[in-house]
Amino acid sequence: MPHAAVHDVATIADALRARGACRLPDFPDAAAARALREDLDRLQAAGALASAAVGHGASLGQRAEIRGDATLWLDDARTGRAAAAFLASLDGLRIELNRRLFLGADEVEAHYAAYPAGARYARHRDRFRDDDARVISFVSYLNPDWRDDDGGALRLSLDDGDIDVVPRTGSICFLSELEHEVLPATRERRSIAAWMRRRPR
Ligand SMILES: O=C(O)CCC(=O)C(=O)O
Ligand SMILES: [Fe+2]
Repeated sequence: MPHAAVHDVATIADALRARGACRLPDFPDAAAARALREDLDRLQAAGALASAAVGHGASLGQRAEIRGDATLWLDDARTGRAAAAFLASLDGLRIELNRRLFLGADEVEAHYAAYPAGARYARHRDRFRDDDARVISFVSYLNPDWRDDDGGALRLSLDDGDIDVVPRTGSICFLSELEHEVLPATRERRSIAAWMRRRPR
C-alpha cells in the first residue's frame, strides 16, 4: 500500500468501536497528499468538478443552502494516478477494518470535494434512512495552510458531545450513522470524502 505508512489498524478499529470515530493525523502521508492536491488543482483548472447534489433516488437535487461543494469521483477517468493509489490504500484499510469489525463493507467510493468560501454542508448522516449501504465515512483534508480561524470545521456528533475537526491535513473516519456538518469557511476548503459501503444487493 503506497501511503499506508498507516496507522495501526487495530488502533483505528478500537477507536471506532469505542467512540465511533478516529483521527488519522498522518494519513495520507505528505508526498501522497501533495500528489492529491496537484491532481485536484489540475482537475479544478479543467472544470472537472460539478456541484454536488443532496438526497438520492427521486429526491435527488441541488440545494446550495444545504450543500455547497463541488465534487468529482476518484474513479472518474479524468483523475490521476494519485487518486487511484489513494483509492487502493483506502481499499486496503477497508479489508483490514472488515476483518476486525465485521462491517461487511464490500467496496470504497470516494470523491474530491471543493467548498468555495462561505459554502457549507448542513447537518446530515451519510447513511440514508432507506439505504444503509454506507458503513464508515472517511474524510481526508488537503489544506496544509489552513488556520484555526479560517473556519470550515467538520462538526461531528459523538455520544459524549460534538467535536470540531479542523480541516487542515490528515483524515478522520467515523461511523456513517453519526450526524455531522461542515461549517462555512472564509476560504476554499478542499478534501476527499470516502465511504466504505455494502454493495447494493
Ligand atoms: O468534508 C467534510 O469534513 C465532511 C463532508 C461530508 O460530510 C460529506 O461529504 O458527506
Ligand atoms: Fe457527510
